[in-house]
Amino acid sequence: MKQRLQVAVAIIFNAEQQVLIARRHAHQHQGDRWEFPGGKREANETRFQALQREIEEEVGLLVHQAEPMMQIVHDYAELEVELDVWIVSEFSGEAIGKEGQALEWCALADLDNKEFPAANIEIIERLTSLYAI
Ligand SMILES: Nc1nc2c([nH]c(=O)n2[C@H]2C[C@H](O)[C@@H](COP(=O)(O)OP(=O)(O)OP(=O)(O)O)O2)c(=O)[nH]1
Ligand SMILES: [Mg+2]
Repeated sequence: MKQRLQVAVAIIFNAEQQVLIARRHAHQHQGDRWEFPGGKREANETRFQALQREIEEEVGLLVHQAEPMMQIVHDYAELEVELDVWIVSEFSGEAIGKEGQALEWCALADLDNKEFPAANIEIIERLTSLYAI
């Protein structure tokens, strides 16, 4: 049976209403595409703990508070993902690409010009309608 990965995904805004995106490494699944930072939940973690750990590991930010935004199940050819998307409302630190990945703070209106995995289309649509750009 196809694997289903549970993935915590963070939507993090800065004071200029830009959202944090990261470039996936070429060798990863969905390589070279942009993503919202996050990663796979481990068996012993709650969804929120997974979010906090992944964001600290990948971009060095401490997530203090976040609200669930949406869940998306997407069937890629090689695996299935369940994206557990959170809006981060309180965090501290300065974002850096701790895994050597490029990071960018991107205005919502510019997200359409970036190549994201197919599962992200719904997230971007929801963000642009929530924040009415
Ligand atoms: N983080 C993240 N993953 C996404 C997004 N959209 C999307 O389809 N995915 C997929 C790609 C991957 O198959 C999966 C996330 O896995 P990952 O590679 O980030 O997992 P991880 O951080 O735990 O990485 P690793 O330790 O296995 O290298 O979800 C997104 O916006 N953010
Ligand atoms: Mg990841």
